[in-house]
Amino acid sequence: MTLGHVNPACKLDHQGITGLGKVHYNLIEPQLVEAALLRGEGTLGKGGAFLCSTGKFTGRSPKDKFVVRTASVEDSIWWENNQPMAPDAFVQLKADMLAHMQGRDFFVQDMVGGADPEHHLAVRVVTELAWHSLFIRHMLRRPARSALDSFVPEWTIINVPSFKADPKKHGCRTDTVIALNFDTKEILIANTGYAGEIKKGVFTLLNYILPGKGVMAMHCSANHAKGNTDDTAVFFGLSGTGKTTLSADPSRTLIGDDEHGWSDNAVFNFEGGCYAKTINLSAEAEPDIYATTSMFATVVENNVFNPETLEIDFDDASLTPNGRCAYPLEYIANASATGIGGTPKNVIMLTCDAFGVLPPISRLTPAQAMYHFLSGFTSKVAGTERGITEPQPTFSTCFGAPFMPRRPEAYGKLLQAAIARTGAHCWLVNTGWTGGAYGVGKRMPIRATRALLTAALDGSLANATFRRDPNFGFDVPVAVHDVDTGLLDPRSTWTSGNAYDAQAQKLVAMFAENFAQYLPYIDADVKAAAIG
Ligand SMILES: Nc1ncnc2c1ncn2[C@@H]1O[C@H](COP(=O)(O)OP(=O)(O)OP(=O)(O)O)[C@@H](O)[C@H]1O
Ligand SMILES: O=C([O-])CC(=O)C(=O)O
Ligand SMILES: [Mn+2]
Repeated sequence: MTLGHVNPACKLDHQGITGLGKVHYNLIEPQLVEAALLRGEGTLGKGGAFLCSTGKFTGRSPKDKFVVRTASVEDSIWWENNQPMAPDAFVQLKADMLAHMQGRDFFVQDMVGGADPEHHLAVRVVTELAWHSLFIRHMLRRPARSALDSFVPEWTIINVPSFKADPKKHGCRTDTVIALNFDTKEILIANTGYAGEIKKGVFTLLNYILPGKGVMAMHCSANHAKGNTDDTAVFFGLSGTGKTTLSADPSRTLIGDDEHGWSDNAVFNFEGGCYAKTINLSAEAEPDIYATTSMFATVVENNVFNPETLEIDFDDASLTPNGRCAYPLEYIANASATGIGGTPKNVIMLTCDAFGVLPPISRLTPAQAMYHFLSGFTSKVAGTERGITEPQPTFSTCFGAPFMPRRPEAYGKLLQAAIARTGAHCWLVNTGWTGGAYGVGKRMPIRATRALLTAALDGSLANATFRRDPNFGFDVPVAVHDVDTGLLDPRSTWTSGNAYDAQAQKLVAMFAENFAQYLPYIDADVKAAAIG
């Protein structure tokens, strides 16, 4: 039975997906909330938010993600970072998944990845859970209703949390699998309820496709000055570094919080919604994001709430420290209607340094920016990936290695050219620890980070006095309006300067050891910017 609205020439049957129970096509938000509630998938929260939990999987499973190794992608995939799956294992996985899907009801959303019509991708997302359909409807870009009549999916994602894969038959590692096939243009996801897996699947595709067209694909948030799309900023950063938090800035227009492309003339969002971390979320520090958690149909994932009052306790991390809320961009008052800005004036690289060594803001030369982009240093914070329970230093190249199907140099060269073309100013911002390492110091106050970013973006920081950092070689401002001067020099925030120096040297050595792998591929100026 077909329910909802779909291109009559492009139903699941036409794709060879037959024998399902009821198939709901392109239901809209109230219908999806109703369906999810009727199916017992969650609870209606305050303001009509949808509260749910995902069970065992409360973060991504990068070790269970595979790319099907076929001739067409053999030479372009970075196989050291992407686990291969044999084509026949994928065929078997799909056949067994389809057999499991027989007679079960499914939800289909026909969506677009990419706000720029020149570079977008038509994606069909087929989910077992109604709330996953709601999630991806928030997160990707919704085509006009009338456009659905002629919608032809280029890629199809099938997500079946109740299906368990078999490593012996399906070439995977466990009973959880995320398998990307660039030949058949399919992604199969099994045995995980974590919704972020779906959106990061689309991101991985675009990270493959766009660089092939000369467009830089970035794990970053983006905003622009109010009324001036030419004053655009992008904020690179691995999970938990503050992309979502810092891009939602009431004084600027939000383009997007996580995934963007940088073409010859624009920065464009891949998505139509945001996926914010909710741990310790407060109305004071993050009013816009907080407000979305009681708006109609916002998906509030893995947060503890009082069943009687429906009050959510954002300080309770007992389900996971990776609680999230997913909402459409328009729930943020000052979001861009187009999802497109001009090419960046400022490139910010966010790092969450749990060693408490890096200054809260540093100015980077283009060569230093390339060095830090390839290094991708941060501390993984608890929760977003399985098995991470406290901050753990990591070098995740391009600030997003788990989503990069191509070699780091492919992205590095595109970014280097884009920065050279636009003359964008580059900054490294530490949103991690100050006053000592994790366990001793504290997390950088959000208001200090915001004040530093305001000064960088309005141009006033360029006029500050800078000192050259002896460990990292970049320039650090000595005083900034509205920011405690002591905070700017991390050494002075430690109780022992000697202990700081020792920790800084250790970090420099870690950078140097990690960067050795890129030395054969990079230009002399980036080599000269290398530290240690
Ligand atoms: N100085 C700071 N700057 C930014 N965020 C901070 C700061 N101090 C604490 N935080 C907290 O760190 C978290 C940053 O998470 P955020 O959702 O912005 O990360 P993200 O980079 O968007 O990650 P993801 O890619 O996983 O979505 C939030 O919970 C925020 O409240
Ligand atoms: O992908 C997720 O689960 C959330 C996210 O944005 C990230 O980890 O970068
Ligand atoms: Mn985010």
